Amino acid sequence: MPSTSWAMHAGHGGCSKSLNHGINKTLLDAVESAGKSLFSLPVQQKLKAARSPDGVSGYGVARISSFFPKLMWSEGFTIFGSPLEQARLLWPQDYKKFCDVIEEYEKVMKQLSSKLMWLMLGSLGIDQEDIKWAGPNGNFKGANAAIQLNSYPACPDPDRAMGLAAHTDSTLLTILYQNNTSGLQVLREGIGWVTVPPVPGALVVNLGDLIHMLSNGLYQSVLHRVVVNRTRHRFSVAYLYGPPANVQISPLPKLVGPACPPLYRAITWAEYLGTKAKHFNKALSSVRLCAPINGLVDVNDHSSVEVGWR
Ligand SMILES: O=C(O)CCC(=O)C(=O)O
Ligand SMILES: [Fe+2]
Repeated sequence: MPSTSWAMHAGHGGCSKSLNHGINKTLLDAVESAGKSLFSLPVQQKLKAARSPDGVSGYGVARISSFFPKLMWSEGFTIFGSPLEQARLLWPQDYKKFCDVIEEYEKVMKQLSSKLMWLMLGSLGIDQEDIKWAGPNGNFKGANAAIQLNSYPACPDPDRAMGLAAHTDSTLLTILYQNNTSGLQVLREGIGWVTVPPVPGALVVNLGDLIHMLSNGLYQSVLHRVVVNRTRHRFSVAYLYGPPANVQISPLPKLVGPACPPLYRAITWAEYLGTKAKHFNKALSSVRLCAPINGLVDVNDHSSVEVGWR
């Protein structure tokens, strides 16, 4: 399992590799192959499971596309809740294999997310008493999550395209599996865009805006993007982990005091997604109560960061 030093590391920059995560390599391979079989279907078939304009689940362009004038060089498939309905549209006779793999992946990712949450929160002195919605066993049973499959085809002119434009995730944390083609980059303060190279069997953990709020900025969400490759196809699976629907997320009382006032107002995941849909990369700042102190700066405050592309 990842250790406390992992949690400490995650605090500095919001992105970390989790190597000894206990997830079976066979399962990671199975998810990759399930995703590839989905994206290799004829486009007319994929469109049968198209994400509706106001829906969450299904096939389509990057969810953040509406904020940009140009299309991104990628296609995605979002699964929220059971994959059954969409899978039936894609493979009317043969949907079970896909569903089984996704459901198994969801189960193990949920367990891993709960462990990672306690590693991070534990290193801040937070325990089960402090988070009622973690439930009586502290296993975050009511947590919500979506699975996002991403496909980035090889691109003849990679300098003029973007796989996925710079964004932070509206999650507590995101566990990312990437195939052996690099492309993911994270923004490092004072350094710039840094590639997170794929390591066989490793998962990447990106911290989202909700852990940023919950920790009152002690853990910062990470601005990340995906660049494309001239010759190689890239595939990734993001497990987007968040709180139960009705839970208000706000800075934990133990982490605030006269010297560190709460920086963010209380908000549910659903409300925050609405705010994100409106303000995109300014969403976190839009729920901030007062200016950061002690050098804490929202990732979204880097207003000079260019998130578009030529
Ligand atoms: O493909 C990747 O590596 C990142 C995907 C991502 O950032 C997302 O789905 O939110
Ligand atoms: Fe992301």
